[in-house]
Amino acid sequence: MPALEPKIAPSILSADLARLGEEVSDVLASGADMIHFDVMDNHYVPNLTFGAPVCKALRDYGITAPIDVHLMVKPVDELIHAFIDAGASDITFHPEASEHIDRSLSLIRDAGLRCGLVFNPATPLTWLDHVMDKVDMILLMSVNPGFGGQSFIPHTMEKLRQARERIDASGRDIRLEVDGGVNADNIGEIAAAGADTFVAGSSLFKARREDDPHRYDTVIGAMRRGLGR
Ligand SMILES: O=C(CO)[C@H](O)[C@H](O)COP(=O)(O)O
Repeated sequence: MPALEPKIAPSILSADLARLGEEVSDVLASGADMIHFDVMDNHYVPNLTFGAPVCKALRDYGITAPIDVHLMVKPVDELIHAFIDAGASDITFHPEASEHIDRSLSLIRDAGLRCGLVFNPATPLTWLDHVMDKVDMILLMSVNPGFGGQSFIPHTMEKLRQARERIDASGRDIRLEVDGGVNADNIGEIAAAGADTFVAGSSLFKARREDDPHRYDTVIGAMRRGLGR
């Protein structure tokens, strides 16, 4: 079972991008722990989002919470440098998109950031075999990457259990993050399978409070109750 405090990480993919700074401030004020920042390049995935200047703009706006950058790009190293300079806190990338996984991880760690690998639903965990001592987090995609609003793929539950076993065997405090189709109804089951960090995009951002459009505390509260908190 996860030993680390659970964290809720809203994916800004589903935020109102015309009011991004405000949206990020609002979810953090409503109880989110960090921000999940989805970078898509229309090459590794068939969609295009935002890059390092937007991350820097959030820092300049005054956001001090961790910004967890998920690179869905190929190649990865140049953008790693850009996001280090832009104020990212964590950077994860897909191992099959990196020419040299060990080097890409080292670029992130040597800059003092947390680093990790991301696994698509059909990407095997064996990519971890020789870098388990170098990752601070493992991100399991529970949808195929590229779009928000998809349904959680059920076989991710078994993969989460396998990833949890690997983490426990390593004896290290590696975070196990899950991304795609997470909501207040399934978060408890996902946590029981071993996850401790929960990315939520559409289920969170669509649940603005009707009486106060700047508050997301109802849905974040429901997620925490789902986690037994
Ligand atoms: O990485 C992603 C897509 O590639 C998104 O972070 C993920 O899908 C979250 O969105 P939702 O909670 O709406 O499923």
